[in-house]
Amino acid sequence: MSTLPRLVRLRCPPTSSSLTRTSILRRQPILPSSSVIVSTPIRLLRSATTAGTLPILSALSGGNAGRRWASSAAAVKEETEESAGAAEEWPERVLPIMSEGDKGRLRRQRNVGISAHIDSGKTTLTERVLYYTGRVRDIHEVRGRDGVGAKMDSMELEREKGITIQSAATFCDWLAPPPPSEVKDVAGLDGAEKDNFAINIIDTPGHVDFTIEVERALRVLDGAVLVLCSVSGVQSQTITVDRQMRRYNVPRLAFINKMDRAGANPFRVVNQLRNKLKMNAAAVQVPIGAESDFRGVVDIVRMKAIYNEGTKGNQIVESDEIPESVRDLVEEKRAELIEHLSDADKTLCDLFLDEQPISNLDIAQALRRATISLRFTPVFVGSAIKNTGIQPLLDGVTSYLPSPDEVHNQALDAALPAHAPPVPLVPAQEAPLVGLAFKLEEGRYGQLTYMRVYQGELKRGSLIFNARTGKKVKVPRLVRMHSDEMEDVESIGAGEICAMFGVECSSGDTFTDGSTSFSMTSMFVPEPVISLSIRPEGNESPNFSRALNRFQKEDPTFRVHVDSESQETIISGMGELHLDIYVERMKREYNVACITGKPRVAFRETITVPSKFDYTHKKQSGGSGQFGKVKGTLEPMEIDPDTGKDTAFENRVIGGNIPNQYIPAIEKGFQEALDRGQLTGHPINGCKFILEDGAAHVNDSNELSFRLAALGAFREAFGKAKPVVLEPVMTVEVVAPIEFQGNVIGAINQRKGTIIDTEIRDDEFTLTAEVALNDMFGYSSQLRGMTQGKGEFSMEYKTHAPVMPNVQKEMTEAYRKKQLDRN
Ligand SMILES: Nc1nc2c(ncn2[C@@H]2O[C@H](COP(=O)(O)OP(=O)(O)OP(=O)(O)O)[C@@H](O)[C@H]2O)c(=O)[nH]1
Repeated sequence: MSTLPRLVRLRCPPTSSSLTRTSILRRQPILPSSSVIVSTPIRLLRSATTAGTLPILSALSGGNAGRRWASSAAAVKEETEESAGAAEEWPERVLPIMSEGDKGRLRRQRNVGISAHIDSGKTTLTERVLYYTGRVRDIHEVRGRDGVGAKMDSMELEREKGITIQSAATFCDWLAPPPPSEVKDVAGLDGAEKDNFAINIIDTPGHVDFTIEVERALRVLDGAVLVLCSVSGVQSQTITVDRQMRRYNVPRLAFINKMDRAGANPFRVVNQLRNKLKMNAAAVQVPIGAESDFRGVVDIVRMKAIYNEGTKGNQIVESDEIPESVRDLVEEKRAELIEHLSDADKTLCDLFLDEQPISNLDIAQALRRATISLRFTPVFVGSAIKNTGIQPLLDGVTSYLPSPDEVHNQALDAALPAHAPPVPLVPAQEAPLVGLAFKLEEGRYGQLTYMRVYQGELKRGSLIFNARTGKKVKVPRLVRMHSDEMEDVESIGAGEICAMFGVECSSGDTFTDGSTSFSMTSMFVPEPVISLSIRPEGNESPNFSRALNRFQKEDPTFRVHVDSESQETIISGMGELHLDIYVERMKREYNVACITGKPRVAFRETITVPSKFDYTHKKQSGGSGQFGKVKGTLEPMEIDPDTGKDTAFENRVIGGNIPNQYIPAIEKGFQEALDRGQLTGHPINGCKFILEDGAAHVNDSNELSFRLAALGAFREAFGKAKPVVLEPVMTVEVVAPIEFQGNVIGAINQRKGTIIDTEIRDDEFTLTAEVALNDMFGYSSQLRGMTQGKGEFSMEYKTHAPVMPNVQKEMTEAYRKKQLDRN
């Protein structure tokens, strides 16, 4: 046992209840039992007749699991009551109970994602993980000289370009010590026998153009590894990935890769995690040597030096002998770790306050609790390319990241009103099936649907129901994925990830066994920022529309529409690279070479103030006429952080002035009106149509009348609501050698960018700026030219912001002229 010097920091973690108050539809971590404060009876799910009865949840689940559910349920109840106003009565629901078998199976299961900024080394790291876990026989590098390419970059285009385009799922087994929460005594942390863990891994792309891949992976994973470069540290895309991880409450470890690079400084990166990402993070390892002298790591929890030896570092050698050169640093960083960890964990904090000795096991257990409850991020270091520090990271995944039953997932019950509390999902094999299709891929054998099973068991040959369409489908083939290879399986248990063949559905669909009407919430889909016209080079081929349909189904950020004025097919997406890849895939996979127009920025229009409408659509020309009257308000709307949606229709009509059967037609009219703004003809965002009143005529009212009334009302209100034209603004990050700093700043100023931050390191600098996407065309060749090819940049969508008034005036006039010419 190792004890620690006393520390004088008395900040205690906040109470659990304040930390669990996240959006009700988000996944919530289950607080470890030591952090849970549950003293009052919980009546989340009760019937009108049994209102006031005693808690059913803890009684049913029993023991520790019961308390965990209870804690989450308490949070849900609190949230729900807050958002729904007065407490309402809901039908009593008996939650499934996890068997001992379920618990045993899940305790050794991890579902993790690997995400990071571009080129941080995610794929290189995953390749090592696959090698050390025996999934691949040899290591192949991204853009390696052997020309094979990394296993997880299986697409021909990925191997050619050396970038990850699609996330790839794989699974592997890892022999690791039991999680510290299961270790009873101090000796057990080192002495306990190793166990086999099943790990599902999803390697996600770093490039912001493929951000939806990260989004959907994080939606279904229980934990993540955030990879950073030891030199570049927190970069623009790291911030995005961090935001995505927070959105889905994903506990994470940070891995500072590339410790072999000149200028490697992991502790600067830890500080950036704290300052830039506001993370409570601390290193759990100290590197032995750095740059070309990087030799291994010291685990500062167990106080062991760890070296990689043998072929490609496949042998781990542990020693109690901490090298002299890092002994002081190890002591300092261990004290720092405890200091930060006790901010996040009450048990450890109490040990502090009571001046009790703190053992290695105390730290390890606190690390697990604090990581799972999202209060702390342990930081690991290593070099994937030099095969150093990967196995200890895998031990970290099994030790500190949650198993599927330690994360609280929930569904909505479509049989209840929309504001009913969500239903906790229990990863019990015997429970009714609930699974989420989170990714689709068209393969050689038809549509491949990736599915996360949240509860119940998915069996080959079974019938499952699509909660969105209500359709029943048979599961003809079930596989576990290993990048582009697969392994047939008969069934998949709760908490696991698999893929199905031959199941028609869309990305984000929920599947059940038909006995429940549960549906899982969908994920956040960002707005496209760029579009271009596209047409086949030769004659129109059926493959052209076939390809576009398939890509749209696979990728919700890829959109296709036909411009009603020019009749051109327009594709929109997250960036030039995103669209280029689809154009290239049309050629390679569908044999359709295409001609594309100049990329255009996806402008939008919006309103800035609320405005009232009172509009009557009336037509009388013999026979039955048309009559529809709508009254209400059009008001600006903020983006919903959960869904990414910023337009909505709300029906507040009471008293039947507009018969119910016409309401969908009015909503349709509103949706139609959003397609084309009056200023420049671009789609409209950020507004809510509130229908308050209206009138109908016994003979002359019909759906068409009300649809046209809604269109007219919208037009009337939009003009009065001070509309503006919006353009996408990007966060641009440039990294270049220091001697080019002046030129880089000059070029950003010339493009009317706003510089947000500049960071100077030994001989390079990073500049962060916000620039309108419309002003970024041609930047990559300009940067190449002015930095002798040594500068790199990345950009990601930040927001849509109003264009300058003079630009709006020019755009509006040009649009008007075009309209006049056409007429
Ligand atoms: N020096 C050094 N280079 C590394 C290390 N890990 C990866 N690289 C290199 O960094 C480049 C990017 O590696 P990838 O593994 O493709 O990075 P990625 O994060 O998967 O890339 P994207 O998915 O395209 O964003 C490659 O040239 C790797 O060889 C490392 O530990 N040290």
